[in-house]
Amino acid sequence: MKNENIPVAGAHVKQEGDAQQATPVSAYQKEIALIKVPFGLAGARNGAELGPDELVTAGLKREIASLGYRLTREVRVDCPVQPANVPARRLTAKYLNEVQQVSEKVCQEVSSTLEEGAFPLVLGGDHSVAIGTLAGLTAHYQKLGVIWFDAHADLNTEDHSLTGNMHGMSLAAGLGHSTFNLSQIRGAGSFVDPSKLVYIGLRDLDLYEKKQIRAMGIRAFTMHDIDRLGMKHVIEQAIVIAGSGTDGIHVSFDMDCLDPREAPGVGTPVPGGLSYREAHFAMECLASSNHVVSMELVEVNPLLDQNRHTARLGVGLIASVLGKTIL
Ligand SMILES: NC(=[NH2+])NCCC[C@H](N)C(=O)O
Ligand SMILES: [Mn+2]
Ligand SMILES: [Mn+2]
Repeated sequence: MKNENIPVAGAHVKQEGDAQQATPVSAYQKEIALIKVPFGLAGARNGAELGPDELVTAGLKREIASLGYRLTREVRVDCPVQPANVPARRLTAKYLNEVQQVSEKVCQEVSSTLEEGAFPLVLGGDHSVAIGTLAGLTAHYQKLGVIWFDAHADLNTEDHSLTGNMHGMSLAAGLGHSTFNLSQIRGAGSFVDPSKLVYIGLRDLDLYEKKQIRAMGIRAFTMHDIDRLGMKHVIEQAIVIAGSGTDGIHVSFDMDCLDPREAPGVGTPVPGGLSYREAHFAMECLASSNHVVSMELVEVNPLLDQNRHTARLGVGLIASVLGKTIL
C-alpha cells in the first residue's frame, strides 16, 4: 500500500535558475502532520517528556508555516507518566508496558498521516518513540531507508542493556533483535533492513552494540569517520545507502548527536559531537536529495537546557530538512 504521492520534504528547494519568488508546488508535497510524543520514561533522566512543547515554544509551527507547509494534523499522543514513588517494574527493560502502549499509538498516528499523504514529523520524547515511528513507516513502505543521527547506536536488547533504559533499545526493536520488537506492535510492518540503515555521529557504544554493528555489517559513520572524511562525503554516502532502491529515507534525529556545547539540553550528553554547521549541512543535503519521507527529532530535555538553546537548534534543523536555505 505504497502511497504514490510520496510526501517528500524539501521538494520546493529552490534550484538554480528559479525565479526569486517561492516556487509553487503541488499540495501533497507541502502537507505535514505534527505528532507530539511527550514520553520520557525510557530515557536516562526526567525531562525528555517536555521536549515537544519546548520545540513548539521555540517557534516550530511558525517555522513550518513560513516554509509554506500546511499542518494537516497536530496530535499529542497520550503518554503515561511515572506515578510518584513507584519503581520501574523490570530492570532489564524498564517501563516496557508503557513503551509498548506509546509505540502502538505513535504507529497509528504515523500510519494515518501516511494514508492522508502527509509528511510525518514526530517530536519526542526520548528515543524509544522511534519504535512506534518505525512501526508506522514499515507498515506503509516496503523498503524503508533509515539515517540514524546519534551519539549512541540504540541497539541494546533486554538481555544486553547495561541500564535497562529502553531509549537505548529502539533500533534493536526496529531490526527485530530484541524480544520486544516491531512484531509486538499492532499495525507495524516488517523489520527495518539493516543494509538500508546508516548511522551518523556515533561515539559512545556498548561492547555488545559494537559487535552487532560489525556482525550485521551496518554502515556506521562514527565521529572518527566524520573527522576523516568530512560531513559532505558522509552525508552523500548515507543518502546513497539509505536512498537508493528504497521508498524513501526516514531521518531519526537524536539531539545528542550534536556536541553538548551546541546542544546541552539532552539526557545523555557525550563530548566530541557534531558541530552546528555539520548538522545543518547534513539536513540541507537531505532536503535537496528529495528522498526524505519522514523525520523524528528526539531527546530534547528542557530541564537540562540553557536558554532554550537546544530546542531552538532542533527547530532550525527541522527547518533545514524541510527545505529552508540560507539564501
Ligand atoms: N537514545 C539514547 N540517548 N540512548 C542512549 C543509550 C545509552 C546506553 N547505550 C544505554 O543503552 O543505556
Ligand atoms: Mn538515540
Ligand atoms: Mn543518543
